[in-house]
Amino acid sequence: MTVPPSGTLELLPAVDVRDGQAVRLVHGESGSETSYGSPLQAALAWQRAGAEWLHLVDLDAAFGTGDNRALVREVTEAMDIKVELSGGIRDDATLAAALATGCTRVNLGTAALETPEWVAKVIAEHGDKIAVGLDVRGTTLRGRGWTRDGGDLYETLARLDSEGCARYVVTDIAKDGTLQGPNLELLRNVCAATDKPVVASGGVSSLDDLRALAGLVPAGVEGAIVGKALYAKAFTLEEALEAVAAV
Ligand SMILES: O=C(O)c1ccccc1NCC(=O)[C@H](O)[C@H](O)COP(=O)(O)O
Repeated sequence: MTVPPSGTLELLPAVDVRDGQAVRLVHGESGSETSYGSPLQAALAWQRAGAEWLHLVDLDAAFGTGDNRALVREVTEAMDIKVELSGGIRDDATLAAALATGCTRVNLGTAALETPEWVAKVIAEHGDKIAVGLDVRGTTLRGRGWTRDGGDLYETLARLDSEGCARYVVTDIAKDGTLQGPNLELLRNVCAATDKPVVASGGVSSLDDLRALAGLVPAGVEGAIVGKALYAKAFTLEEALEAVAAV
């Protein structure tokens, strides 16, 4: 049974890794990187600032341009907080390597679109250690580092729900890395279509955006991933944690 949503919006500061560096992309497009230095230093900074979660993405693994597996492992092992790992987890070997880092959960994207039987199997085996990333343009899902269409959002959501998927990470690619605010309508619609918790990702630009997302906790939004806004110093993580605690 799904526990009814309550309490404070969880914040997951993001560390997206490309070629060994913490970066942010615009619309998730390869080549649009702004670099922010050491992923480990960024992760440690969010932890010191009071984060309870880290959202850690291996962009090279997502794009198929290599991987940052050793670095991702080093960062995860250095954390005392919970870690959500994303990027290129598509088969038994990559899932085993991800879980072996000691992360709290993994986020599957492409696999949910291309190898649904495998995803159903690992959901059954690993329960809430598996989240599925629903990365959309409009209502069309995108896989392979968000470069290829992968089916309808709501059909896929219904299938994953029926397989017992524990949680969804929902990204509007049009908003991601743009500081244009999250797509609240999309999040409301997804929450209305599932009783599983939703983690919102992409576009957060201000404390007001976070307050708006906190207002969706009763609808089913459990957490929010925050990337660009923190790196661009739109607000500090301490301010963000304070803002959502007050809603
Ligand atoms: O998560 C992935 O697998 C991924 C694949 C390809 C491109 C981007 C990917 N993730 C990006 C993120 O998870 C961002 O960190 C997150 O959406 C934060 O966005 P923002 O706050 O707009 O910087």
